[in-house]
Amino acid sequence: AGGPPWIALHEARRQAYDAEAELALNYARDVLHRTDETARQAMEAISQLRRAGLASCSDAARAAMREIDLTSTYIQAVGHLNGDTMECSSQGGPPVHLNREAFHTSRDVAVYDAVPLVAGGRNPLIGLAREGVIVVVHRDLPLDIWTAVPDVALGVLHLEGRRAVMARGPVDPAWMDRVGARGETTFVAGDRLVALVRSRRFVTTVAVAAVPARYLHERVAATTRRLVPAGLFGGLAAAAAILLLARQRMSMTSALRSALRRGEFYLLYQPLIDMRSGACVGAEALLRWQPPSGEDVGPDLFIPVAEQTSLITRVTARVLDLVERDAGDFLARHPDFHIGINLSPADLRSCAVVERIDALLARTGARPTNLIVEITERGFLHLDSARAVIAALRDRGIDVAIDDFGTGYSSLSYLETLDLDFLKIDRSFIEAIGTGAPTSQVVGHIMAMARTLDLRMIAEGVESEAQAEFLRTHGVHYAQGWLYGKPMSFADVARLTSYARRPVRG
Ligand SMILES: Nc1nc2c(ncn2[C@@H]2O[C@H](COP(=O)(O)O[C@H]3[C@@H](O)[C@H](n4cnc5c(=O)[nH]c(N)nc54)O[C@@H]3COP(=O)(O)O)[C@@H](O)[C@H]2O)c(=O)[nH]1
Repeated sequence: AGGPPWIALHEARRQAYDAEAELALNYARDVLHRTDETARQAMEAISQLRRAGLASCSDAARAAMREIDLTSTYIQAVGHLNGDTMECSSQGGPPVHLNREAFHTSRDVAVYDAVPLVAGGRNPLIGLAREGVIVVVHRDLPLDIWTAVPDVALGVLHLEGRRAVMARGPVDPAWMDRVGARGETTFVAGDRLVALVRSRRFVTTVAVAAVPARYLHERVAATTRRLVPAGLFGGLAAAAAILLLARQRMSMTSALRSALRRGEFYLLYQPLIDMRSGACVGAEALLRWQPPSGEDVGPDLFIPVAEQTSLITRVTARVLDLVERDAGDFLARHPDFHIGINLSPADLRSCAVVERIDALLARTGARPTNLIVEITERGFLHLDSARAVIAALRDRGIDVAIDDFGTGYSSLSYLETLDLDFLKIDRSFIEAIGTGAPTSQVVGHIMAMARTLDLRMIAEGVESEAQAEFLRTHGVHYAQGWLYGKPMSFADVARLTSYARRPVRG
């Protein structure tokens, strides 16, 4: 019930963060675009002058510098550099002495701050110098982008210079440590949502946009107001559904208790057919519940509830009583006829079920070979106790089958460690035979696995002659399904049995 509101809150935060981060990333991408273009124009200007091969500060060189200055969009001036002195430039005027270079890049570009082409306090000019040419750019030009809110901090970080080359607003050079190899990243640092975008062309350049985190918080609040009511509604609906289910389960549990008391259960038996002789050599006992109120309740509904409560062992005990009542005499007279009895995982936790089976055999005079105990893969979750029960049953000569094989936790590694007699191939795989469905191949693998483990095979849910033919030709020993008979009374099964049949064992 708490899930949907929690998901709504989480989703509101995620959506708000994504939206705000995308905004910040777009600012950083704009800055990077302008920074890359500035660097490109600067490098191109330097190459152009070097290629021209003009004498430094000659009239022709000054003219070429002026032309570059006037035709480029991001360059403020171009000059000739000798040591730390700009001897001439496209701006004219006397030689100017530069401050010590701020840092040097691995591309052999010297970066100068505050190139003194202007007088006064705040000097916004940066110099990029290589091979005796210096290009002067305005520090704020790449940062001159439109932002929806005024207090977005923008900057350009240089990974080698470990500094902000350009900045508008508070930009922390330490942020560059988080840029990583991916090229773009966002994170919250203090009161800012920071977006970093690394240049592909000038890989040591990182553009940064830092949006005040309060916009993120405002967006989270707005998205939360939008999503949380739906989440709360979902939570209430889930709570109502859970309550309803719990009530149903409680009423199902108490109804099951009284059904056990009042003897409302009965068994139907589905014939088990020998694939070679076609004879009915056994039957699977399938439980039914007929409440006094009317229609039968299927085991699919009440077995799971019985398994989740402590009632399942009592249900299994009732099944054994019903087998004794329906088939006890018949089994005593037909030692090669087999009744399949389903056990639930809880039955395998102790040997109590083995004692009950012993009592059934003793009272009826049936033999252990009359019984096949069917265990689903879920029964092997508590492997040690299941192994002890299986061993006790097999010591007595009772066969053990793994039921619904392939639908649960089948693992060849644990199957190899269990002593079993039969593998029942689940109906879903039989249905797929010859259909071309992806699962149609699985039955072949299951049969190969059964042969590897030396297990006899029973196919479940055989509905067509084509399926039966396929199974027969692939060496499946036994089958059950509507092709041979739906679950029926034991008296009907007894009538079906033919004494020409071959025994199941041997
Ligand atoms: N622990 C216990 N579990 C039991 C017991 N009795 C039944 N069950 C389990 O309930 C599940 C459903 O069983 P049921 O509704 O009886 O269905 C069985 C058959 O009627 C059905 N079936 C058989 N052949 C066909 C077929 O050709 N087509 C088709 N559509 N359905 C068919 O399959 C069910 C038998 O399943 P399985 O046990 O896997 O052989 C079921 O999981 C039972 O195990 C009980 O006493 N104790």
